[in-house]
Amino acid sequence: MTILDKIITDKKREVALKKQLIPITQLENSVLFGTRTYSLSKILRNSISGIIAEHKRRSPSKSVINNGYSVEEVVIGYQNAGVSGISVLTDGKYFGGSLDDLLLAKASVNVPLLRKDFIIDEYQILEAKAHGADIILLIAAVLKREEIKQLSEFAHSLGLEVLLEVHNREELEKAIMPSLDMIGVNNRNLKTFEVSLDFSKELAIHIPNEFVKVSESGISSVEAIKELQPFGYQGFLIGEHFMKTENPGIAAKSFMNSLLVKS
Ligand SMILES: O=P(O)(O)OC[C@@H](O)[C@@H](O)c1c[nH]c2ccccc12
Repeated sequence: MTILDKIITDKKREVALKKQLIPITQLENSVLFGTRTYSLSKILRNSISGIIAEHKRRSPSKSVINNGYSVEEVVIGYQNAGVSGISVLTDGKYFGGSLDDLLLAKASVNVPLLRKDFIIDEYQILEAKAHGADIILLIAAVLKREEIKQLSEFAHSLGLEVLLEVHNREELEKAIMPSLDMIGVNNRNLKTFEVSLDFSKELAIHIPNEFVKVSESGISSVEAIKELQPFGYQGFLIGEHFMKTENPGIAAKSFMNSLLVKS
């Protein structure tokens, strides 16, 4: 059993339990349900940097990354750095995140927010909306084509955008459909944790132009972004490189400054 299989088994149990305690009507009654969302895909299309900075306390591959900062401090720092969007990990067991982190981020900044979790059920998309998300992540490795279609159409019906994550050509071909907004190539294999930017470079040509291309994980230098841009990437999801520093917001700011100097 891979770590990804374990995460999904736990997630199914977690969602089933939460459904018993928090009815959908309660999520739909959230004040945030009525608010409009930001379009990350539009911002990325018009941005010259395209950084999506992630709030990530720990991960199965690296254990603790940063426990010292509150989510508000981190996301305000990211916003001040001028990032295009912010990803908030909401998985508790493996990443130390929560839906409260998303809610606090929503209350603190006004940039597009991605709910980063393992979404397998419409219920989690309602949760995402009720806690201030603008975008959801769907991971092709753990979903069937019909599920991707159902979940992405449901997200759109709530005004949320969809970032579809793939890691290889089979996943991409299985998942491609009009109800997606952005395609993210994960440079980290979630089953083996191997990381290489070559995954983004090799898949780029197979991603149709109507989707904004995002490169995810293992990005730790401005040079990496300069290498990926010629392949058509307009979004760059960065977690650890910022979160492992003393002050993630300051780290993002100096990264953005050197990126803009070199643009
Ligand atoms: O910390 P990194 O290597 O910069 O990676 C960020 C992000 O891409 C990574 O956290 C991620 C990509 N896809 C995921 C799916 C679930 C959880 C986490 C992820």
